[in-house]
Amino acid sequence: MTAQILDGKATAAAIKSDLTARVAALKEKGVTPGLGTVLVGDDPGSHKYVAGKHRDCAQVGIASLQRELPATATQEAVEAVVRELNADPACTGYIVQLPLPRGLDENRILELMDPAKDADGLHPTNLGRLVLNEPGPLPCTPYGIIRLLREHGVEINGAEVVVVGRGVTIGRPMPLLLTRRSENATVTQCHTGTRDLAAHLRRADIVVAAAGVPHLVKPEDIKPGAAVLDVGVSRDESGKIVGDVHPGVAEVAAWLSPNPGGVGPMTRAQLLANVVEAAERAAES
Ligand SMILES: Nc1nc(=O)c2c([nH]1)NC[C@@H]1CN(c3ccc(C(=O)N[C@@H](CCC(=O)O)C(=O)O)cc3)C=[N+]21
Repeated sequence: MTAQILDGKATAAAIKSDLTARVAALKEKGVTPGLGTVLVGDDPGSHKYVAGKHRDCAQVGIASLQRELPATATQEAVEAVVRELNADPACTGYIVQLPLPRGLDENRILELMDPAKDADGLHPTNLGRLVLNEPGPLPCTPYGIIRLLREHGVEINGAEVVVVGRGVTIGRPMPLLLTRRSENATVTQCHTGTRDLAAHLRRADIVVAAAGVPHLVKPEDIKPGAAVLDVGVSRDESGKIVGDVHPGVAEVAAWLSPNPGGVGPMTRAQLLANVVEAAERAAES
């Protein structure tokens, strides 16, 4: 058996085409959505991701505001850029690319953002809204994963889901989304403190592998017919992406997200969706 592909590239393209029409409608009303990015330091991976986000913006008609600071930037300098974007009406949503260089207080910077402009859905107010079941921007990767599963008809309702990882961008918010009444999954969260990861994985209908450990999830741990999402973006010596899922999983799973071409493009599409939705909310009020 070979798993069917959870095609993030194609699904993201469909989402972007819907967003293109909505951006055009906003522009008719005199509103142009604008995505800001704050990039600190010179990590080549981060530069590549941010460039991809601005390419996506150009495709759907969203304006781009790029802010770059050197790795030596002070806390005050980064905070000044955040205040500037909060005040700029041309910026309807923005992200601070994570992780920030050592020595910068990431949480303080996130808290300083205007929650109404939080395109990542990672501001404490918006994470709180998610816990309280109130509307707001949703974390891009977790919600992108849900849309990818829905698009391919993978049943989430009643599914046993194992999330591997407890990072702020994916591992922590993912179970919050999966256990909403609209998704209705049962979730087990595993992490480096889990005693027997394989025992949990073997029971899962859906596995979200977001630990950042190359090939952590092995074929012998997967229940035949499961859906597996590979979120890891480690890199080998040549700079090639190595996921959290061993390639042999394709022989056991019914569904597998390729990496690249799976969760990454969905993350970017969902970022654009958050920017458009924030601009739509602002245009209504
Ligand atoms: N505030 C913040 N928000 C983020 O959303 C955020 C972040 N910080 N820091 C870094 C991670 C990483 N991330 C990716 C997004 C898209 C791809 C992506 O589209 N990848 C392509 C391939 C790209 C390649 O080949 O290098 C793919 O999967 O097909 C990957 C990784 C967003 N992140």
